[in-house]
Amino acid sequence: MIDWRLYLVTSGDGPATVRAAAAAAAAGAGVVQVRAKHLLAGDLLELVLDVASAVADSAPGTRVLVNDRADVAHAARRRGAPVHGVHLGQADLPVAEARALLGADALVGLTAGTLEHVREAEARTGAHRPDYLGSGPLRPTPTKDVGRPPVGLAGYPLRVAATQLPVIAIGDVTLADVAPLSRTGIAGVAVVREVMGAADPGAAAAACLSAWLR
Ligand SMILES: Cc1ncc(COP(=O)(O)OP(=O)(O)O)c(N)n1
Ligand SMILES: Cc1nc(C(=O)O)sc1CCOP(=O)(O)O
Ligand SMILES: [Mg+2]
Repeated sequence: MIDWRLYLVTSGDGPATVRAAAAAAAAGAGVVQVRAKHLLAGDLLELVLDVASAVADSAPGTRVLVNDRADVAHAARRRGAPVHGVHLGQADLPVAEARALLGADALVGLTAGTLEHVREAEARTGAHRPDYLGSGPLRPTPTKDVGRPPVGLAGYPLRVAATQLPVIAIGDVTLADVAPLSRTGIAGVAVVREVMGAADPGAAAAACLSAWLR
């Protein structure tokens, strides 16, 4: 059973990133996605290996995913690292191809920012069907130029109603947003800055989890 309520998406690389991911996992983040768009595959693999090892040491139940790169997730798994899958964007490798590479036990997420994306994902079956949807942005975020209109708080109940899949809200999610978002039916919130930008990432993660209302 995956605890989706707090889903950390990392930023940066190096020891501070690894420590922040481990601290958030120890505080209860159920998923950690390693996102490092600035790294080429070899360096990304090293980061994924370091994060997966540190997260497994501090919170063995936390799932570790790789952003975009099913090939890197596969390489990490081949080395025996506790890496559980990949988060794919709409233009990344298809979900079924990622499953073919990673195996039937892999966790595969898909970005579904619009209601149309959510409906299209919900219609999928078998290996084409993702395990969860990342849907955003809640608001425009300085972390990334998403290029889609904001979902807004009012947009999440519509997305939740359109799918049986767990919906994860992302994009400028702050501690103050967690309580209202938790009432929309979403399964979890994904954050970068709220945890990675905090002086104490473990405390920031714990605060996000405490703010959940159900
Ligand atoms: C949980 C979650 N949801 C959405 C995204 C965005 O993924 P994508 O559209 O592929 O954009 P990049 O993160 O690759 O810039 C995500 N990473 N995680
Ligand atoms: C990686 C990413 N994807 C988004 C989307 O809406 O698809 S928003 C986002 C960045 C989220 O960072 P922060 O928590 O710092 O706002
Ligand atoms: Mg992507």
